[in-house]
Amino acid sequence: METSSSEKEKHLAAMKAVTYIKNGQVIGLGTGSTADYAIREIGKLVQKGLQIKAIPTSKKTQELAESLDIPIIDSNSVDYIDITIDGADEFNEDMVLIKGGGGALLREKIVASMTRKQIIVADSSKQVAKLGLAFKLPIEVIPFASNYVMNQVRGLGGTCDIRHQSGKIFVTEQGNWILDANFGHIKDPQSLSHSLNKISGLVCHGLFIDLADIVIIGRGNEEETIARKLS
Ligand SMILES: O=C(CO)[C@H](O)[C@H](O)COP(=O)(O)O
Repeated sequence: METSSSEKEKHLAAMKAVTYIKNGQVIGLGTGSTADYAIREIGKLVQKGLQIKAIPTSKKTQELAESLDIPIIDSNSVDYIDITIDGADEFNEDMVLIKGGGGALLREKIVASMTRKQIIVADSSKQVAKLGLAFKLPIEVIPFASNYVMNQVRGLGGTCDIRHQSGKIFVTEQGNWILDANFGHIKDPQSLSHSLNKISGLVCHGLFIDLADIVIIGRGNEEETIARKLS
């Protein structure tokens, strides 16, 4: 499975994140290759008797969890989630994230909002001094509104492309489209988030602000933990 140093770092971060899980908890399962390492480890613990219930953030994650016999529950059956383990495409020193590379940002943001302890797992390449330079900001839009939203994004200083996959427009699990927006260096994520949230037809954007409680970074042969608040 591990083919490169970044895979090793993802694995190390995921293994550490899983140690936070306690018996009886409701666990949010993120989407992406780093979250997958954690899900596989949770599967092993479930086999050994750990009792948890899980809420997946995508069909792919749900399929992986089901294949490992991790019990799945409906997001509407609980008022909160104890711990979620998810990846990120970028994060900065303030633990502001860019997510949505895998297109699951809407469910990921809902699950993060419901979560008491959001743990982000990442390889060291995801840590950036300047958000938005290496990775474009994913924006989920209702297809009907895509041109309008693109014009509004231009008004905010960004440019964007409709995400394609295998030559076709990428359609999210909610039936929406993703715009990958380039704002250059996002100096003021709060202000940009606030402006984007006001655009009609924009369902969700990939800036996750004040949602991560812990970031675990794989770095070489070790992992490093950054915590936002005591718990
Ligand atoms: O936001 C995400 C999916 O929408 C992922 O968490 C993000 O893309 C990181 O993925 P990976 O762990 O494969 O690098």
